[in-house]
Amino acid sequence: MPKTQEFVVQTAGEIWTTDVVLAPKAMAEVDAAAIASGIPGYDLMERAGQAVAATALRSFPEANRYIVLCGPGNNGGDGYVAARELAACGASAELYHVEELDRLSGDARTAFERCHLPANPLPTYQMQPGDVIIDAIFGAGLSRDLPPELAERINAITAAGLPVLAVDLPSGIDGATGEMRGAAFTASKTVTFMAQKPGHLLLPGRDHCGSVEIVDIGIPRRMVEAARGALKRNHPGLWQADLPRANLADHKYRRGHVSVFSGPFNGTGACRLSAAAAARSGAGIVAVAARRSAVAALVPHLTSIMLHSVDNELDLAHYLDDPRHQTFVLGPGFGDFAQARSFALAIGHAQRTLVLDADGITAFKGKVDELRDAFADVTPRLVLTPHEGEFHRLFPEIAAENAKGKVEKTRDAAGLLGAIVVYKGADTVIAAPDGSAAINDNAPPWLATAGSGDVLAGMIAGLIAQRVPPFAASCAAVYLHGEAAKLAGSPMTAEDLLEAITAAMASITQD
Ligand SMILES: NC(=O)C1=CN([C@@H]2O[C@H](COP(=O)(O)OP(=O)(O)OC[C@H]3O[C@@H](n4cnc5c(N)ncnc54)[C@H](O)[C@@H]3O)[C@@H](O)[C@H]2O)[C@@H](O)CC1
Ligand SMILES: Nc1ncnc2c1ncn2[C@@H]1O[C@H](COP(=O)(O)OP(=O)(O)O)[C@@H](O)[C@H]1O
Ligand SMILES: [K+]
Repeated sequence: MPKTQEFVVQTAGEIWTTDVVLAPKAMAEVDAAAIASGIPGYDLMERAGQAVAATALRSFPEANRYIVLCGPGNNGGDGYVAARELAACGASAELYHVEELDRLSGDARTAFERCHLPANPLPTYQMQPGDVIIDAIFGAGLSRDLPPELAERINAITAAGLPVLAVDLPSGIDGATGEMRGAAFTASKTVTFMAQKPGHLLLPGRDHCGSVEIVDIGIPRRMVEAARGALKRNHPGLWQADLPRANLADHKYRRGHVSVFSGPFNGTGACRLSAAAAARSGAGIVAVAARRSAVAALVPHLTSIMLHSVDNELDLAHYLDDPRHQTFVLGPGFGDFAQARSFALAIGHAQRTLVLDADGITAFKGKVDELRDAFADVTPRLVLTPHEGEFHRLFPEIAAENAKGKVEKTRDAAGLLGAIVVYKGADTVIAAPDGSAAINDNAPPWLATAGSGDVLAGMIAGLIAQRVPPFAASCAAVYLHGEAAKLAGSPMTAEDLLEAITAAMASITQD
């Protein structure tokens, strides 16, 4: 006997914050589990539709008409409920359907039948200034590209600049990957239910969502939590407790040592950015390890950062004899691919931890196995920070899997390499070999400036040197990098970004 009363929580419309990210399939399983526990599916739809109507009234009070576009599934069902509620509030609500109405079934049919408003085929809709579009065409159930005539219609509405409120997801955005399926609405606001989907956070989806409200429609939160996989939205709650705390008993070595390899004489800027970022992230000692030919170029530029001459594999072996030299950055401006490989492999075989960036990544094109074997360990000791081009270079097969989104691709790469992979971009994804993954969404667009990746590599190493576990260190560094860029403002140089790290860290540790 279902215990309906026990489970139905009257929280329709409550907006809440959660870091849970559920793929559409997992969300459908949560919906199904809630229904199986005794919560009528139609009640969920009612609360979803009511929340959409409430947001429409609150966010677009100036609307002349709410134009509710309904698809053939449950997303359309939410639209019928929203239209009914809007009309009941005295607003002008007009309904348009994209498929034959006789295709409606289940809860969506019930919602349509209880709506009692006329519904017309979408092609009959005439746009007018003052219209606000409520997009309830497709949500989590989008499974293929939009039909061309619907794509055209969506593009025409976008071109007219009418405001769009999306139900669950802007139609045309794949909730699992954030990819666009032929065309997609660009919403000013999206109302989603119980948890964000990857498509709200990954690009281009995130750009199409506007601001996202997560509404509690009465599925017990413990069910949502239970479905929480290893994917999260990156935020301080994930790693704040792992950040180092200042301790009077510390001395500089206890606060961690980072070594950054320099490039050649005419390429020392990138390593200096990484080194300064490691120091600003709190590492106790930072050193630049440079080929003899580059030392003269570095001397005038380094003060608190130390300088060592490491010319070849033998020098590196001596350098690795010192047990304090535990954490390394290799790649920014490095240049010599053969030496990048031999140095990285030596660091791996010496059981040290490495952040491999830029040229260090490219150097292992076609040689991923060597890298994996050198760092094979129970806990990852390697962090890779590829941008899109570097990811394609190192993992061409994974990159070519078009059905997979950025989260799955990053996870696959992390699993293949046994490393933390930080797949950079405006929607950086961080993944670990155990499947843990986080999507970062706080990076402002002006972070795309020369040298900002070098700063990130240094920040990751700086935190790892202070004993922050590599996955947490990578998530924290990516987030703090975004916060620092926001504090630095636009336009920003990588030097400005460096300056802002201290304030970004302070803002987190004071929370
Ligand atoms: N109990 C539940 O499952 C709840 C679901 N809710 C809503 O239901 C939505 C998911 O409902 P559905 O699973 O029915 O999925 P949708 O309503 O998103 O779409 C499914 C329908 O669209 C068709 N379709 C998919 N891609 C298409 C394409 N490119 N071109 C043409 N037709 C296409 C499918 O064949 C199917 O008929 C959520 O996004 C949410 O809005 C909410 O009502 C809350 C409760
Ligand atoms: N459009 C964007 N919006 C926000 N952040 C971005 C964007 N494009 C790139 N980034 C971030 O900027 C940094 C650039 O790194 P990278 O490509 O390695 O540059 P560089 O080699 O010049 O240092 C990464 O942290 C990346 O995530
Ligand atoms: K939608």
